[in-house]
Amino acid sequence: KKLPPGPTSLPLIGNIHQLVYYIWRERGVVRAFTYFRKTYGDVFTLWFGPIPHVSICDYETSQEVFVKNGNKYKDRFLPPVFAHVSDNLGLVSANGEVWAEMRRFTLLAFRNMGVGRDLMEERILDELDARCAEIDADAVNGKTIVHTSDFFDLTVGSVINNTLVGKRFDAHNKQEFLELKALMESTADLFSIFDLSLPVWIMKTFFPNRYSRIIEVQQKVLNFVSREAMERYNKWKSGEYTVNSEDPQDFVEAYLAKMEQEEKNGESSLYTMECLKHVIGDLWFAGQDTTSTTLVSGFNQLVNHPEVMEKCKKELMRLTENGSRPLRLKDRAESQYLNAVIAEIQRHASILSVNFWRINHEPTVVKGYPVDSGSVITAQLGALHVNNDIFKNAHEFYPDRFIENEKLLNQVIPFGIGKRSCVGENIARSEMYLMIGNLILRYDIKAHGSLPSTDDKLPYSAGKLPDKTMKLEFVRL
Ligand code: HEM
Repeated sequence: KKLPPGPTSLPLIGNIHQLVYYIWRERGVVRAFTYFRKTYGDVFTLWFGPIPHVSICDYETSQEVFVKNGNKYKDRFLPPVFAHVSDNLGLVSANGEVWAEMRRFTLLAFRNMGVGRDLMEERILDELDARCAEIDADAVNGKTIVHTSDFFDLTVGSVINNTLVGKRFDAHNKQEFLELKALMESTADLFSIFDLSLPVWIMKTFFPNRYSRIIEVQQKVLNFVSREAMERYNKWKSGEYTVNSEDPQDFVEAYLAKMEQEEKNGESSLYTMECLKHVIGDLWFAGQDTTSTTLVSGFNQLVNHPEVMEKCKKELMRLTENGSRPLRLKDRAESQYLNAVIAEIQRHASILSVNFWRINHEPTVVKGYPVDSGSVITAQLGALHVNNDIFKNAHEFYPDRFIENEKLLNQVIPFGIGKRSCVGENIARSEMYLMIGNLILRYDIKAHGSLPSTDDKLPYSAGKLPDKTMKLEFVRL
C-alpha cells in the first residue's frame, strides 16, 4: 500500500501495540499523536488492525485535503455497529444521498430560523435572561453559588430544545431534561472498543444479549428525544394541527413543511419520520454536550486567569456603554479581546482528542504522499491545536497570542473542516459569544472554594473531559 510514513506495523494487529505503548508513555492520546507528528511529520499513518488510518496534524494540509478536495472525503468511516444502528439515517452517521439532503436541509432550516442573526440571538438572550433571573433570585447577601456544569448543561440544552421542538426547559420541566441527558449519557457507556471493532453478524451470533441491549437503548433514546415531533406529526395527520410552511417556528415545523411539500409533489421522499428521529437525535447529541463542555472548560480557565476576565470586562463595558445594554452579535467586529479569549478557550477545550474518520474511495495525494484507496483519513484537531510550532507555549492559556498574530485565529478549527464540518457551528459560536460575554458583563465571577483543574480528566480516551466539579460564585454588578 502507498501511504504516508508511520511506525512499522505487524500483521493482524498493525500498530495497535505501539499506539497503546505511546499513549501510556506520553500519558495521553493527544500527546501520543504529538509524538508521532514530531517523529514522522505532520501527516502519518497508523494501522488499526488491517485498516490504515492517516492522521493530518496541520491546518494547511487539512485545508488542502478537506476543503479544496473535499468531495473525495465526504463519507464517514463508521464502526460496523454504528452503521448498523443508524441505518444510514440522520446526519452524523449517514453517508451518500441521505446525508447530503439532510445536511442541506438542516443548514437551510437553521438559516431561515435566523441562526447567526437576530432571531437566534433573541432565543439565546431570552434563555440567558431567564437563567440569570434564577441566579439573582437565589442570591444570599448578593452572592449566588452555581454548579457550573449543571448551569451550562441546562442553558444549552434549553436553547437546542427550543430550536428543535420549540420548548425550553425551566424549573417546572427540568426533570424532563435530566431524563434526556441521562439517556444520552447511557449510550456513551454502551460501546466498548471491543463492540466497535466487531462485525455485526459476529455480535448477533455470539453476543446476542449485548447486541439487543445496544439496539434497545438506541431506540429508547431516539423515541424519547423525538416524542414531541411524533406527537405533532400525529396531530398534523389527524388535522388537529396546521403546519406554518411560510414561517416555521422550529426545526420540526420546517421538516413537516418539507414533508407536506414532497407529499403534494407525489414523489418518493427521503423525508420520513424515522429519518427525522435520527436527525433530531444527532442534533441533540452533537449539540448539547459539546457546547456545554466547552463553556465549562472555558470558565475553568477564566477563574484561573482573573486578569483575562478583567480585561474582557473592560472591553465589554466600553462596547455596551457601561453595561447599559446586553452584548449582541453585532459587537463581534469590535470585541477583539473577547474573540481572542473564545478562540483560546476552544483551542484548549478542543473536545475531540480523536476526530471522526473519513474514508477515501480513490487513490489520492496528501502533502506529497500518495495514499491508496480504502484508507481512513482525518484532521487530528486535538494534536493540531497543541502544535508548539504554531501556538508558542501551547499549554499556556494566553488569549493575547491572537491579538499579536490575528492569522492564528484561522488555525483554530474546533468545528472540523470541509464537507463534514459541524452544522451547528453558527449556533455554538452565537451561544458561546453571548453567554460568556454577557455573564462577564453582568457579574463578578469567581470559583467557589478551590480553583478547578484545567487538565483533561480523560487523557486516555477519544474525547476530552474538563473538571466538572467546579462551582461558581456570581455577584451581580
Ligand atoms: C462548541 C460546540 C461544538 C463543537 C466543538 C463541535 C464540533 C464538531 C466536530 C469536530 C464535528 C466533526 C467534524 C468532522 O467530522 O470533521 C462536528 C460535527 C457535527 N456537529 Fe458539532 N460541534 C459543536 C456544536 C454543535 C451544535 C450546537 C450542533 C447542533 C445544533 C452540532 C451538530 C453537529 C452535527 C449534526 C455534526 C455532523 C455533521 C455531518 O456529519 O455532516 N454541533 N461538530
